[in-house]
Amino acid sequence: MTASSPAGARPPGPARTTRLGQNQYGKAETRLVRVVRDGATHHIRDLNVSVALSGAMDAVHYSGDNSAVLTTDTTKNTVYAFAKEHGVASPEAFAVHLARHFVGSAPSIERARIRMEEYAWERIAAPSAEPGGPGTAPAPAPASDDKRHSFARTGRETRTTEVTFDGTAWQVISGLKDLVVMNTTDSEFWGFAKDPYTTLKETRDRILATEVTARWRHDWTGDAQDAPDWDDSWARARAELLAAFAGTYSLSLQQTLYAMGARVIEQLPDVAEIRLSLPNKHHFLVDLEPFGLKNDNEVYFAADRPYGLIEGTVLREGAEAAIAVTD
Ligand SMILES: O=c1[nH]c(=O)c2[nH]c(=O)[nH]c2[nH]1
Repeated sequence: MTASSPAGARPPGPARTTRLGQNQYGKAETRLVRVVRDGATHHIRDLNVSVALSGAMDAVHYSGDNSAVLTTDTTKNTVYAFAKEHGVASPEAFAVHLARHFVGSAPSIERARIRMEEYAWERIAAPSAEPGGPGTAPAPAPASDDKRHSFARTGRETRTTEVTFDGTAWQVISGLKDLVVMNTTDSEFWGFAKDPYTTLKETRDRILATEVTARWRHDWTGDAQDAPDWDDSWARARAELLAAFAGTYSLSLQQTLYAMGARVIEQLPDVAEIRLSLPNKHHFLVDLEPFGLKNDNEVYFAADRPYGLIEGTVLREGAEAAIAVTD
């Protein structure tokens, strides 16, 4: 993908032993909070934006000629200016806007990849009036319901987005990470392969817990008319992941992974592919016999490591895998 600049960009010298490979650059982790003031009711989007640009960048690497470099500082400034000028309708829509802008913003910029994390906040309920009384400060005026500018950061998962544009093709990947879920039953694990090192006991009833990382790719051409409602689409995908986790009687985490991915593909017509990474957050039964107690699958030790790591991609029939397998 990375184009070459004129051969003159390379320093003169004897036989070369090296050459530049894939490269990209940009400002990582620009923290942006965008407030929309709708009268007294405010709305916020809290984002962590990472821009990665690539193109004709041989000269800067070979000789320090910076003339093709749109600075990382400029990319950060653009994030803030676009947040003001265009707003943040959704992480995906904002990332599409930025990617479209960066490609061709300088002749050297041929590809842009925008990653975002979004942190969830919820409204703090409007406070009721304090009781006043002798010797106390006057009670504040009762807060009206529309005085809504107070938020608490939730302990929920982080929403993620990755948008890549090369001047022609779009790739929009939505996702989430750190979504911790648990089934306290309806999970078994038995019938697995055994060798001389196998000590794991078969179980017909265990806790199944994981911390979901999911990324799903939309089949989208870049036509604004066809763009999904990104927020609605994300909420639906999240709900389907949870429904599949809760609703699958699990014989293995691998089976649960496939059920979760398949359900998203089946329920969201524009999703072509989903990749899941599911650490098996093991819960081991504590041996209570030394205390003369029977453990009827009630008392567990929650281990944090090591953990099984189950990962996989589920594809719509006919779709090609395109989500990068990172690790
Ligand atoms: O659902 C599971 N899948 C495995 O591959 C595995 N391996 C293991 O030790 N426990 C489990 N559980």
